[in-house]
Amino acid sequence: MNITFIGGGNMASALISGLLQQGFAAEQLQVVEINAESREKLKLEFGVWATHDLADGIAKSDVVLLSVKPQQLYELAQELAPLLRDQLMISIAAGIRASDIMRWLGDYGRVVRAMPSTPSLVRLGVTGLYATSSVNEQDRRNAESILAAVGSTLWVEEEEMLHAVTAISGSGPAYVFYFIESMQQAGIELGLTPIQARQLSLQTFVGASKLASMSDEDVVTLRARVSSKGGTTELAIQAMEESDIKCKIMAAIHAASVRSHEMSDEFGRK
Ligand SMILES: NC(=O)C1=CN([C@@H]2O[C@H](COP(=O)(O)OP(=O)(O)OC[C@H]3O[C@@H](n4cnc5c(N)ncnc54)[C@H](O)[C@@H]3O)[C@@H](O)[C@H]2O)C=CC1
Ligand SMILES: O=C(O)[C@@H]1CCC=N1
Repeated sequence: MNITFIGGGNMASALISGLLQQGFAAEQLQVVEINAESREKLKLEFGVWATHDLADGIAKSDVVLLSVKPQQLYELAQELAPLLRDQLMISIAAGIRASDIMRWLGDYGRVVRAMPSTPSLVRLGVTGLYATSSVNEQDRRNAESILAAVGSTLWVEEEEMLHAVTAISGSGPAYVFYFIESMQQAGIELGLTPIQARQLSLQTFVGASKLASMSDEDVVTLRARVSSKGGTTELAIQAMEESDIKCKIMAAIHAASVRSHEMSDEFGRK
């Protein structure tokens, strides 16, 4: 399977890196990227072929993965439409409906939407997938196998659910990094070196996630196991509850989902 990425930025790089680690050959991956510096970086870092020419870039591909920013997709689709040879199209753009992409590509049927995440770089991504009814079983399997190479996948039956996927796991790594940042900063304030604070914070996330994913117990129970009566954790959690942090985090995630809806409406008018 030959895959052409159109747009060779952050998310495409994460996917390319994961696919190469999974055993894809560099020769199976091509990139169309308008920025010369980014093209050089992709060639150096991954050994993949990168071009600015759209027609050349998709000439031998079986799958075209649309990895430009949502704001760049409409224009790209106009250019792409006359060049397509009925390849499977996978869009990772946040908030742009499959029906709009299909329309922009001139009533193109083979469109799958995917919402991956940057941990794909280390093959620990998670991707929500959605296919319209015009996508056949083989195309579904191919799309899934590409994203499964860089982490786990799940299908949503309703496209609307991709807003939730975007708000939880697409944007989610940023929330986790923010929490890690806060822990590191507190650790340094408490006298640890930056290296020590980093090691303790990161390993806490890795360990707690692994524990939660391997345990039969829910996270509320696991949290209770850390909290001794009258101890340190109880006090820290109490301080978080008093500042209503959980509600604020949930409100932030709702805001991400609202933004995703808004983007769908904005682009749907094009
Ligand atoms: N960064 C993330 O964590 C995630 C991003 N996404 C989606 O992935 C897409 C890409 O996001 P990023 O990689 O973060 O953006 P980015 O800005 O890093 O990458 C986009 C790349 O596309 C290139 N480009 C723009 N127009 C082009 C064209 N006409 N032809 C060829 N190349 C072109 C740009 O030069 C840039 O290198 C977005 O649609 C975003 O919604 C989805 C899930 C997670
Ligand atoms: O922030 C964004 O719009 C994209 C979608 C999910 C992660 N990054």
